[in-house]
Amino acid sequence: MDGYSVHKVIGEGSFGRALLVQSRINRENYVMKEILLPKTQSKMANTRREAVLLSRMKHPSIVAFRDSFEGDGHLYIVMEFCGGGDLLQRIQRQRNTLFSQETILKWFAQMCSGTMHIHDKRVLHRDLKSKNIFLTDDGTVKLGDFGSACVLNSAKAYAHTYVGTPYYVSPEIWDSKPYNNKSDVWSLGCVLYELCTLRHPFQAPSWKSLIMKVCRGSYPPLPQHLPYELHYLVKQMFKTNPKDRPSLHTILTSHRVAGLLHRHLPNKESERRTGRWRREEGEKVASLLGQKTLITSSTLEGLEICVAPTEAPAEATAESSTNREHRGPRRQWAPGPSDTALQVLANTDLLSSGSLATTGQTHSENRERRRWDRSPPEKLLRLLEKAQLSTAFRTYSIHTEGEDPLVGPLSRGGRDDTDGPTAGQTEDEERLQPRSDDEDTDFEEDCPCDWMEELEQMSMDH
Ligand SMILES: Nc1ncnc2c1ncn2[C@@H]1O[C@H](COP(=O)(O)OP(=O)(O)OP(=O)(O)O)[C@@H](O)[C@H]1O
Repeated sequence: MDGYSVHKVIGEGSFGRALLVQSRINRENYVMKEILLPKTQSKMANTRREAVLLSRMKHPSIVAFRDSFEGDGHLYIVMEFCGGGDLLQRIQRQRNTLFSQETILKWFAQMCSGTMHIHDKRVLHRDLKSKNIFLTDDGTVKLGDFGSACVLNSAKAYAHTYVGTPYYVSPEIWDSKPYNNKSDVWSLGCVLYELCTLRHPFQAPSWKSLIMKVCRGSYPPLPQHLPYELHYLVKQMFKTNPKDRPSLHTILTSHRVAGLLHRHLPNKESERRTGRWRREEGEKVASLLGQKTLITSSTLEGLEICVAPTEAPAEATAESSTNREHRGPRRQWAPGPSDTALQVLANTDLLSSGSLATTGQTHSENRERRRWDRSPPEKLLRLLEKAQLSTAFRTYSIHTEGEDPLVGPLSRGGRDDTDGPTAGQTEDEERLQPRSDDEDTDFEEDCPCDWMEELEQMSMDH
């Protein structure tokens, strides 16, 4: 604390205060989060997690970590100050003037690149929203607030408690399904929609209507003047089945919108993301190709075409299939509705009008899609009614099991407990079906990150 002088309090969050401070060493301004440390060891480890995770995220589109320390029962996290404030404030300042297409694409490309960096490190942000995305003085966006983030590994990837902001959480959360990378994609879709329209995609007069709209993925269309690629992307990001949503990797490489986004990415990254070969790689491959005969074979699924040299291909093809085997069975979304609170459902007026029939939610072959033709259970709605809908923009722990589904910032013991029981693992027969981004859904445990162990060790040390 000695190294900083406090200018002012810039805000109060659920965790404590955010202060604008100046370093006594370099005279730069920073934000210092002051977080009250909980008494129990496990909760303390959770609180420290934000500092550890942020310190690991070094990326131009993520708020930079500078320092962290503890004193007087508080944890202090010092990070880059973003002078442009948060994106929510920026959107509100627009009033009715829409952002230009270039601005939308630039900011969205930066968000995607930051989120992909997080996902590459097998971390989920879990509270992506315009309020947690910041603008620098030069108009660059940066993801911040890792207070809800979690690290995925096999034991911890699936939890029965989630954190999130009701207006931004994906159908699977209300549906009591595991949270994964595609749930962050949904939230990012909400932010993209806000950038395009200055409105939230799922505005609703009641909790019931909010949950129904989210779970059916029904939102007013984007303005006509926006390019087809953005319309298409939003539609994809709001697919109710997470497997059908594109991953960040897909959005930045092979999605139709990738071409519009990539010119807004830093050069190096853009090259990598669009899969363009670098010269040296090209030369290596070209010389290999020059020496070998090409064979072309299509895989059984008809999804991949392997073009490979005669010697290398056998290895390459064998490797890719054994890799899959080594990865073991994929976790599966239980077919059909779960027996959780949200699915103790009864037909309601909302849908008796038959509107579902026009929502285009059809069963594809061999594939049971969840249908939101029912309403949330009375119990959940009763509990939610106690909370004002206006609070749905705040970060909550969402318990999809138990008595109290929304544990808000002021609730007792409200901090997230990420590490729920591990979901059972079963073979997923759908994984090779075309049209879904299944391959990019979930994180699997075939390449454990060394720093996760370090993180766990740090938690135990404290
Ligand atoms: N790096 C930053 N640069 C500039 N302003 C920031 C930064 N981090 C946070 N703020 C601002 O500080 C205030 C407090 O933010 P913080 O994220 O700590 O809590 P919150 O988002 O308001 O609440 P909660 O964490 O409960 O959702 C907000 O107004 C936010 O815009």
